[in-house]
Amino acid sequence: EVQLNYYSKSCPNAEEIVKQQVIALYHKHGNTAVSWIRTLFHDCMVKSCDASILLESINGIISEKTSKQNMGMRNFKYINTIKDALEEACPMTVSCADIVALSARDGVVMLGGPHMEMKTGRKDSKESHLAEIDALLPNHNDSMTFVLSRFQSVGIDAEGTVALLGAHSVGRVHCVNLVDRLYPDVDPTLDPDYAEYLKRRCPHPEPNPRDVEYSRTDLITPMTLDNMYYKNLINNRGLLIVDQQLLSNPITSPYVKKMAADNDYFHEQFSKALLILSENNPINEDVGEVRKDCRFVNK
Ligand code: HEM
Ligand SMILES: [Ca+2]
Ligand SMILES: [Ca+2]
Repeated sequence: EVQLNYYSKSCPNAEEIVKQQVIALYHKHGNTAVSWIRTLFHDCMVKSCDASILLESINGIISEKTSKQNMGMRNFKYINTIKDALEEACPMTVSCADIVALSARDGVVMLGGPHMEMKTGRKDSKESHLAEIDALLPNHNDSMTFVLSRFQSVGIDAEGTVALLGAHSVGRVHCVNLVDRLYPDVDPTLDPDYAEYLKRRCPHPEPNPRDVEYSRTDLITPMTLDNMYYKNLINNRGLLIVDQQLLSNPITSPYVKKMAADNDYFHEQFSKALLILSENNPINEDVGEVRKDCRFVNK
């Protein structure tokens, strides 16, 4: 069962070890902290917080990482760094799914976001859910109706959805996800100066997905998880279509305005929603396991 301090007896230092690793990795590569937050979303939204996203393609498994939806995800190798530290202290005890959850929790703090009390005890899947990703994970150009229904299905309401999208206050977006708003014509809802800037960042209408052309999601505070995201939306400087729709949709726009005005309120709602997401449908030892290597099912 998922509970607070699940490892208090089996591995009392587990949470501290994850935290120290997240801090050390952040000082080495600041964007690791950004990655942990997206990894939690892409793991938990796809069926369960079960570390399914970490599995590599081997022995009949086709990795979720091969999905178009998971394009641009990075720093997976440092999950292994965290896992190695845990295996040294407590072999075969701490699940990869809990590493995904706790690293996101601690990554948020490194980026100036709120601290959360997070439950642990998730188990790791023995399969990839690649085939289900398209139906479960919203796309950059999906309608707000679809986005809200996806979050609703994991127990997150409109207010929580608006808060969680605030994760786009950090990180980057590759040009493939932007060019629809720039070519052949600039999306009229996009601030013209910002559009000019984005066209310089993304000069090719059909970028090769392998190109490293991208733009920061938040030009002003790109490495801080703050409410600048909502201020940008109000200035028509939302990057993705889903981002900008938060302002045009009548259900979500009041929350955008409230979050733009109040960073503490944003942080409060972000914590609440991230915790709900992090507890989506955990699996137990009947179907799951504690992987020894986060990339592979145990033999
Ligand atoms: C409707 C929902 C969402 C959609 C369609 C969406 C889509 C995207 C896309 C297309 C990117 C850019 C990927 C790239 O080009 O490299 C991105 C980046 C990111 N997303 Fe989301 N996202 C959504 C919700 C969320 C949520 C709920 C979180 C976390 C709570 C999140 C966290 C992130 C982070 C941290 C990045 C930056 C990653 C990096 O720089 O490595 N997103 N998202
Ligand atoms: Ca999953
Ligand atoms: Ca920011």
